[in-house]
Amino acid sequence: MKSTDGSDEAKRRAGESAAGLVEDGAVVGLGTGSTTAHAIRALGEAVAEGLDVRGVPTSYQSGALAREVGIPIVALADATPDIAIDGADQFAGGSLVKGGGAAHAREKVVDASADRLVVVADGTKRVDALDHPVPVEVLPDAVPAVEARVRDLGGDPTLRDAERKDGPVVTEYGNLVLDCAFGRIDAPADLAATLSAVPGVVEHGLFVELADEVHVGTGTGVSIERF
Ligand SMILES: O=C(CO)[C@H](O)[C@H](O)COP(=O)(O)O
Repeated sequence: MKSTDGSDEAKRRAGESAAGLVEDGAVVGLGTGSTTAHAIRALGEAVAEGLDVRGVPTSYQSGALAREVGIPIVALADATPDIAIDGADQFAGGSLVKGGGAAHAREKVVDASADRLVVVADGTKRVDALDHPVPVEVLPDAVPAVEARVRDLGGDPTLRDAERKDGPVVTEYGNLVLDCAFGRIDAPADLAATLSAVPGVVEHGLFVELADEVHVGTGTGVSIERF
């Protein structure tokens, strides 16, 4: 049953549960978002108590937080993550929609590089079938063509607007984001492959068969789903 507990307390429990998996000497992929931020803070506390870890950030935001809490940073080009901890906008089993923070391109590279991907979420993110709009990062010149292709595929694309500036969200790679509503996604692997093949698409937020487990926080505890 879908939980209605999307509280910060539920997110904190999930984040701390995942942070507790990180072993001494590990390289950790540091996901993006409010739930992963709890894991990063918990890791920072563990570092202060002597844990030896290095973090691979998935975004400017997660890198800045990691520095703030004292986690040494390493580039993905220089280290392979033993484990990555990342959030999700929605999950059905091990399939995820990500990209609410427009960080899904680097998130996917870091998460896919890790030996183990641990997703952290509150129970409001769990569904039987994905139906969240899929964020698609697009080369700016390609936006009209990608919008047309998404409509051909039965989707409804919306250019993501920035909240605190005029104009669209611009990703860390200088691209734009189309949030593409497809309704219920019964075959996420097929849609993921189709979107990846569209010229001008840099990366999309469907993460299929990448997650090893999801730690779901509630107001009182954490449940763990493994895949
Ligand atoms: O994919 C993401 C950023 O691109 C985030 O992990 C996702 O949006 C979940 O964030 P939150 O934990 O704040 O709900």
